[in-house]
Amino acid sequence: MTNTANTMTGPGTDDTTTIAPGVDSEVGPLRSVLLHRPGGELTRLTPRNNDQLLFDSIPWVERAQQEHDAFAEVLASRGVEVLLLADVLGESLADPRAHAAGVHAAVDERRLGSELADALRSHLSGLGAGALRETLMRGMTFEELPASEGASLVRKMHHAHDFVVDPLPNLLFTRDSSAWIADRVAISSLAMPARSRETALLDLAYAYHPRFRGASRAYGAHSAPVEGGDVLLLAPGVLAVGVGERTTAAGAESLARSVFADGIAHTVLAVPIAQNRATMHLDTVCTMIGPDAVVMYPLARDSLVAYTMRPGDDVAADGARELRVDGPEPFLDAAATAMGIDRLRVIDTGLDPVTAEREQWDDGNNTLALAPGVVVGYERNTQTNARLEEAGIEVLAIAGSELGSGRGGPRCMSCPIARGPLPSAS
Ligand SMILES: NC(=[NH2+])NCCC[C@H](N)C(=O)O
Repeated sequence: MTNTANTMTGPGTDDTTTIAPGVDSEVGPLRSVLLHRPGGELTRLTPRNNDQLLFDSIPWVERAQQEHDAFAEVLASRGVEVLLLADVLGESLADPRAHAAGVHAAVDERRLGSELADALRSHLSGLGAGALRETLMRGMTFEELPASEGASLVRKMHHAHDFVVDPLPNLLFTRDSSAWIADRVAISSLAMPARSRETALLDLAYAYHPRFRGASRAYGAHSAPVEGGDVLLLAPGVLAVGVGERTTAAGAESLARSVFADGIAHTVLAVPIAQNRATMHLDTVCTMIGPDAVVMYPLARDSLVAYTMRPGDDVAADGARELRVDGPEPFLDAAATAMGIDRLRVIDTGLDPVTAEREQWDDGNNTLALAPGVVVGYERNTQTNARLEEAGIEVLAIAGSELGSGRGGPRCMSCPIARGPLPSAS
């Protein structure tokens, strides 16, 4: 197996053939994707901090890396350009403005007090781009921060293994921290404290990496919470946004206002989902496998509803169009209407409730489409995968025993940067 660490694979790595970013569906041929190969940040997980850091167990890091390399290789073997976040971040941090922004984001003065904050700031400012990148991802313990002149009560009262900069093990789930909608990138405002600093890293990567410097933004990183795992691009101009544990109603509403104002969508469906760990994002219960087809957790099929947001006819005092909100109505009906199709097909996994629940937990419904009818899924979800195959879907099965310990599947671990257009309907 080729090790894809610190490399960019697939076509388009050479400047003359750079693939222009832009994504307007879930299933158009995948051309370029941002992944994060898990690294030192996973070695920070312990039984004492894993819940807070949003992992359900302690992954075996080397095996997680092998599984991830195999995932990247499946994508590359299908002609997808794989960009690795560590590379993008490292290259961005070479710009002094990005370096300063990275340092700024890592120093939490409110928690550290001014003395220690100053010491940390000056230490980080002296690091080269590569070392700063590692610290930003892996975090730093009190014992790793070199001693400084001034006395700090905070340092004295903390344990040597406590974090002065928190690690970011959930960088693995690149789906959530940013999302492309048409030719704009939305940097997420992440809801959980364990992930909030990811926003700053993605923000600086997109701002300073030569590949993305000109990219327009959608939404605002500091607006109400919206996470990419909740955002499905049902069809060009049509978004479904899960509202639950992560994305709030305010987040869905302001995302809708922003994509309407930018003219990149005409309908946004807000879909309430149960506020619990098993369904933390909409993509844990439903992902698209074809232009008019989804795989869905059977229990969600008849219970999901949607509120439909569209730009209204009236114009508000600030010149923006008023929002029109309709519903709720059954999700499948609202989606079909918005997509302009007769019906949104659900591939019926026909699973008994216990198997369905087990495979939903293990991200059986969290597939990543490489093209219509071709998806990547975890091999462990044997029953879901078998049903998908019976329905004519090609399932590229990958191992995920370790990767899955953070509760995320192939869709969660990928942020599509470019997809080709959907094949025109026959
Ligand atoms: N798009 C997704 N379903 N992402 C899964 C993210 C899992 C991650 N541990 C979290 O809790 O945030």
